[in-house]
Amino acid sequence: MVASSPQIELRHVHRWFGDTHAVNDVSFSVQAGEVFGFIGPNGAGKTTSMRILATLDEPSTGDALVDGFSVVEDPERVRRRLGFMPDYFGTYENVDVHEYLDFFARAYGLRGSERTRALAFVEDFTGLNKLATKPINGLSKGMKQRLCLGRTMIHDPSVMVLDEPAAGLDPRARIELREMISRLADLGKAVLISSHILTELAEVCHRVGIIEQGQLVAVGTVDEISRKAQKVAMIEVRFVGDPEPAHQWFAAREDLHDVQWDLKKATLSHAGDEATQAQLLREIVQAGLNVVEFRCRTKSLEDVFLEVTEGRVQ
Ligand SMILES: Nc1ncnc2c1ncn2[C@@H]1O[C@H](COP(=O)(O)OP(=O)(O)OP(=O)(O)O)[C@@H](O)[C@H]1O
Repeated sequence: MVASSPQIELRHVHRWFGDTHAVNDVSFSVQAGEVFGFIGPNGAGKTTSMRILATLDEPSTGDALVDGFSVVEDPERVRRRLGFMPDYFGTYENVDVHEYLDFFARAYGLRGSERTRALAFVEDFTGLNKLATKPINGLSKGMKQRLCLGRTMIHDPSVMVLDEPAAGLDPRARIELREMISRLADLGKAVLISSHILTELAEVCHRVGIIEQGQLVAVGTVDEISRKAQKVAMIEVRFVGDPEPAHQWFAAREDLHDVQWDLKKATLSHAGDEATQAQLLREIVQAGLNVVEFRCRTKSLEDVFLEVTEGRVQ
């Protein structure tokens, strides 16, 4: 990841729609070369925040900056530096892939060899070069998403904002999309990507922000958020040989709760940090029990999300 000043910065953004506080004091920043995942359930305020960044809406109060330019004071400069991919794709009759991208390249004012280069780069990046003359209404959902991404990056923006890009894609197309998003970050772009399919973001995002009822309730790496949310770890311990001594040892330990046995494997919940988990393993070994596996189950992003937003769900 390329370290530099933030390319996206939201500063205390609020957006009211009548009585609905759709975005409530949201602040975060995204650096060049960073992929930031915006996670939240339906109606949490993701699209509204992204539309404000893309200058399609204005904050009620607060500001958002793209490459240091304010969406309120300098929307024209913001538009030149930002590509926004909405969560819908319109229908287009009698237009092929190349014509579609060419239309957007012209709309962004690209001319002559500059436009030719931009089209060649984007068609190559998205793998659409082999489909250049294919009518877009005949494309698969995955190919339409590639085209939409191509359109979003045709003017070489430094910031890309992608609203639910993985929605409706099959597993293979999702993997390909993740791969393209990583390559966008490698090009030095700051990428903001939203989703409510949480697990699909874990691999591709450097950091995530969890938004709930308009408020950002947690920001950090998936691991950081997971650690904060983790009050009780699930530990699995597997033994070889006669499991009876292990059964007795665990039964005598009053501090270990909810021990479940499945033949030679014990599963238990354990309140504590990594140091106390290491201490438990030492004690098992010192007791002479034949342990062959000791595993602290890390939570899925889905579990973390549910814990972080606990009690706040509408
Ligand atoms: N133009 C509008 N007029 C009135 N209310 C709106 C408008 N746009 C959004 N809202 C409301 O603001 C809140 C946030 O909506 P938003 O679309 O930003 O959420 P979201 O997190 O993107 O959800 P989804 O995943 O369903 O797109 C919701 O309560 C929504 O009904």
